[in-house]
Amino acid sequence: MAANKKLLVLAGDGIGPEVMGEVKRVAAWMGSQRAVGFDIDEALVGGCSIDANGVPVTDATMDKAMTVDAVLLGAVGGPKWDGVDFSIRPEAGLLRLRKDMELFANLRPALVYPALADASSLKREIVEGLDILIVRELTGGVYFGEPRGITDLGNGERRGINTQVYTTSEIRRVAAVAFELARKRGNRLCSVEKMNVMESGRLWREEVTRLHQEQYSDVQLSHMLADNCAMQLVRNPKQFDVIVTDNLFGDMLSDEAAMLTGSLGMLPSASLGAPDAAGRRKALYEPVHGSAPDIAGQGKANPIATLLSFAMMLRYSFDLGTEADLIEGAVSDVLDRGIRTADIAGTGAAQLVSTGDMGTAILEAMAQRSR
Ligand SMILES: NC(=O)c1ccc[n+]([C@@H]2O[C@H](COP(=O)([O-])OP(=O)(O)OC[C@H]3O[C@@H](n4cnc5c(N)ncnc54)[C@H](O)[C@@H]3O)[C@@H](O)[C@H]2O)c1
Ligand SMILES: CC(C)[C@H](C(=O)O)[C@@H](O)C(=O)O
Ligand SMILES: [Mg+2]
Repeated sequence: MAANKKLLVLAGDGIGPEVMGEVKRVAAWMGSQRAVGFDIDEALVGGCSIDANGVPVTDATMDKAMTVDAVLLGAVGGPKWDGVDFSIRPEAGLLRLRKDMELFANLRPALVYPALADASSLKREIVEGLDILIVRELTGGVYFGEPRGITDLGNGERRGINTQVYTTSEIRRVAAVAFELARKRGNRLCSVEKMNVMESGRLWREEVTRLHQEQYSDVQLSHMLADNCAMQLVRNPKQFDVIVTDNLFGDMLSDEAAMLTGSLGMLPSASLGAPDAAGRRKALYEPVHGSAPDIAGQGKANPIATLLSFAMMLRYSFDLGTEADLIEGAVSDVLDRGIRTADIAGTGAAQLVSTGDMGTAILEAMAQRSR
C-alpha cells in the first residue's frame, strides 16, 4: 500500500471549522474504504491564531505548511478581529501562506451542476452547462506591491498607497499554467487586464501575446479588458473556457463566477506553485468563499466548495482522478436528489439540510457509487 499522504489542515475561523469537519469525514472514509490514507496534522490560521498566538500564522505552522504534501484551508477572518493591527489581521496569515509557499497559480473552476441551473440568480439558459476555469495570479500585483501603507501628509490629510506591480516572469509563469490547462480543456484562453489604463496591464498583454507566439500558438487566445469581462460573465458566460488574470481582478471575477453556479458555497480552488525537480508542486486547497460570519455556528454553511477543493487536491497533488471523480459524482447525485443547503435551495430543493447532513448525504452517495 502507498505511504499515507501528509496533510496540514488549517480550518480557520467562522464556518471554516464547520465545512472542514465534513472534509475530515471524507478523508477518513477514503482511508478506510479506498486505501487512500492521510496523516492529518492540524494548526491554527487567521483570527483563531491571533487569539492563541498573537499572530495570524506562526513560524512553526509555516514550517509545517512547507513540508507537507498538501495544505487544506477553511476560511479566515471575521468582525471579531476588525480592530487588530492591519499587519496582523487574519487575512495576512493566508497571504503569507500563499506568498511564502510561492503559490502563484490559483485555479478557480466554476461549474454549473445540472440540478442547480435554477439556483443561479441568472436565467437557466445563460448558465446551464457552464464549465469555465479562472486562473488567478496569486503572489503578485497590488496585493503585494511596494510601496504600500498609510502616511500622514501633515496637513490634516492622510494617503493610502498600494502598488500594482508585475514582472515579465510573473506574467509568463501564470500564463503558461493557463495555456497548459486550456490545452486539456476547450483549448481557448482569454487573458484579462486593463491595458487601456495601467502599464502593468500593457505589459501583461504583451507578455501573454509573446508567450502565445513562442510556445502556445495552437491555443486560441483572446484578450479582454477586465470591466468588459465582468459584464460578459453575466451576459454570456459560456463564451469562456479558461480566463487568466491578475490577483485583484481574479479575486473579483471569481466571486462573480461563483454566482453563476448558484452560490459562493459551490466554488473550490487550488493554489499551486512551480514543480520541483521531482515534479512535485507545493499546493494549498481552499474554497473561494470566506468565513461567512453571518451564518457561522448555525450549521447552515454549504460544505461542497471545501469538499470539491479536497477533490481538486486528490487530482492535482496526488493524481487520484478516480477518487476525485467519486466525490464530484457524489455531489452531483446528491444535488440531483434535491438535497440542498439553504444557499442553493433555489426552486428545486426537495430537502433542506444542515452542513453535517449534506456531508452525510455525500458520503452515502460515495459509498453507493463505489459498490
Ligand atoms: N479564503 C478566505 O479565507 C476568505 C475568502 C473571502 C473572504 N474572507 C474573509 O471572510 C470574512 C467575511 O467576508 P465576506 O462576508 O465578504 O465574504 P464571505 O465569502 O465570507 O461571505 C459572503 C456571503 O456568502 C455567504 N457564504 C459564503 N460561503 C458560504 C457557504 N459555504 N455556504 C453558504 N453561504 C456562504 C455568506 O453567508 C455571505 O452572505 C472577511 O473577514 C473576509 O476577509 C476569507
Ligand atoms: C481573504 C482574502 C485575503 C482573499 C483574497 O482577497 O485573496 C479572499 O477574498 C479570496 O478570494 O481568497
Ligand atoms: Mg475573494
